[in-house]
Amino acid sequence: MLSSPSKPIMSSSSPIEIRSHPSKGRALHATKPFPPGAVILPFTPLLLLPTVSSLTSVCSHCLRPGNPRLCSRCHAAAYCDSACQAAAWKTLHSRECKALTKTLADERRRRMLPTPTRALIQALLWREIADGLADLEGHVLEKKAEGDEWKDVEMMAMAACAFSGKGTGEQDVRRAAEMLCKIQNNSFQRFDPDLGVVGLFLEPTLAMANHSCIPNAAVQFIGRNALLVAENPIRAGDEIEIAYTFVTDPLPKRREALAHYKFTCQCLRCRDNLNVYQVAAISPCVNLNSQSLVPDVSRFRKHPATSSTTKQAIINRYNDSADHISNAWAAIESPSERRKLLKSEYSKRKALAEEELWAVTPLPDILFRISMLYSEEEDYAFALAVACLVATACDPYQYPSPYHPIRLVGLFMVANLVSQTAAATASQTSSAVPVFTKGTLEQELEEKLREIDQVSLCQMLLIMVLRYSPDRNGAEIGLAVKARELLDDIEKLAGREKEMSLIDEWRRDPSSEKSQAFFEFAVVKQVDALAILGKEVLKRDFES
Ligand SMILES: C[S@@+](CC[C@H](N)C(=O)[O-])C[C@H]1O[C@@H](n2cnc3c(N)ncnc32)[C@H](O)[C@@H]1O
Repeated sequence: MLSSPSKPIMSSSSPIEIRSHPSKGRALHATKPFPPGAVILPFTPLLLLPTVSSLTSVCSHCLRPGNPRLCSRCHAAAYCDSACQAAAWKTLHSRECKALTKTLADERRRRMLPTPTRALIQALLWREIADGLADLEGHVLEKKAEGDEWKDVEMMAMAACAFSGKGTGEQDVRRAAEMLCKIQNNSFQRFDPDLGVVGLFLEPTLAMANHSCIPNAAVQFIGRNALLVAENPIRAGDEIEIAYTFVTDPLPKRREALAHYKFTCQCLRCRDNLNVYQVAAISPCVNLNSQSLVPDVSRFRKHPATSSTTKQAIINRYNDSADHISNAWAAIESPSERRKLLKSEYSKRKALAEEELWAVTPLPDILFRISMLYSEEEDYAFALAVACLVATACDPYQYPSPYHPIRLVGLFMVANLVSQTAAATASQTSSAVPVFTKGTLEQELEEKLREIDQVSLCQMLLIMVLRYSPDRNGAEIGLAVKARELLDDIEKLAGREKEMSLIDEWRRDPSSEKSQAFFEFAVVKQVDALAILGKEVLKRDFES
């Protein structure tokens, strides 16, 4: 394990500093306190590129999704507009374009270069990138000792040396292989909420953040930049830790994922093999939920799975990574095949559902996809009921901080679906004919939705998304931009003076007694009622 001295690379006014750590090499520390949701620091990338599978769906410079146009020379980079193309040309693409057209005649092969090889080509062509990588940990010796892993590294290094037009001598390849190890050990997957992983991001100071399965910070992306955002309260001097892998995966899966980084995590979740409810119960963020969809914070502290050995045994038996589900989902497109997959996966975890252990991975992933499937089928009421279950019974326990980006995605998903069901309810109200057969789940949901002031519910959920989104002096994460647009549309609706006045009062002072009672009635009670119907939907359509 690495043990280099701390390095004073930042000014005394920096909110973070790098210190040496007895067992983790170097570590990132806060020099002042940060409340949850606060942006600790934004970071501009040293290295940023799309993954090979996203090359034609995101801009190679800003990584914005769309229909970017391929570079007319190499056809191996694509840009959303001439400004991005010009910026990329100046900073990097001029050399890359020239090298790729010279060394690889087939433009399709240029576009198929694996992401790490492509990243390495950029590092070989630009001194600034190579210099930025110089001090990073790559665990080169450990990787060399593992024959197969090292062979892959060497092959990619050899390809990058050849395609960059640089030397392919033994020393060149060795240097490139070491750089590749550093890239692999220190880069982030650049995530897009709609498309998933779209790129690779590396910044040397941000790369100093170590891992914990109970992290106090998370990385979010805005365009080319990354934001380090506090998730739990951070005190001056605290180490800032992020998660390198899915923290709700079972311990063996987390160990397997972290093995690539050559360390064994010693956090409390790993040491005592705590389940998701036990971690939530001790989270310093629990009290922040008093104005969330789960305001009764005793539900976190006293969840039965924190003490019941029967429930713990069921969790141990059924907790599994969701990887195989996302891979299978990505490989099929037909809704009927997807439904079949989800039905089979849900049925396998029936024991978790029966014990109300909704937050145990992979159940939340299955429910999220079931809601998406209903949404694709334009069955917005069913999609909403299941999304409410995710937002109240899965997300809060998996991510006890209401500022967590996945909590925000869940809230926005509910708000978005309510905007759809509100429109449907309005059109049904104007027609005298009942839409669904009496006594069916469809009718029960329709009646519930008629009882709810869906416009106010949607508006309040969107206000919550914005309240919990990181504040970036105007630059907002994509989700916040979408939430604001939808909110603006709602606030233009006429004839809602009484509702607007109550909502404004709640927005100004959410903790007053009157506001809390209003929030409880207009939001919490309604979302809970829909979540109960969500369980019925699952029982009827997905239990076999
Ligand atoms: C992205 S770097 C983080 C910065 C690193 N500590 C350094 O000094 O360069 C990842 C490496 O940090 C170390 N590391 C990260 N989290 C750790 C943890 N929880 N325990 C031990 N080592 C850790 C491992 O060596 C890992 O490969």
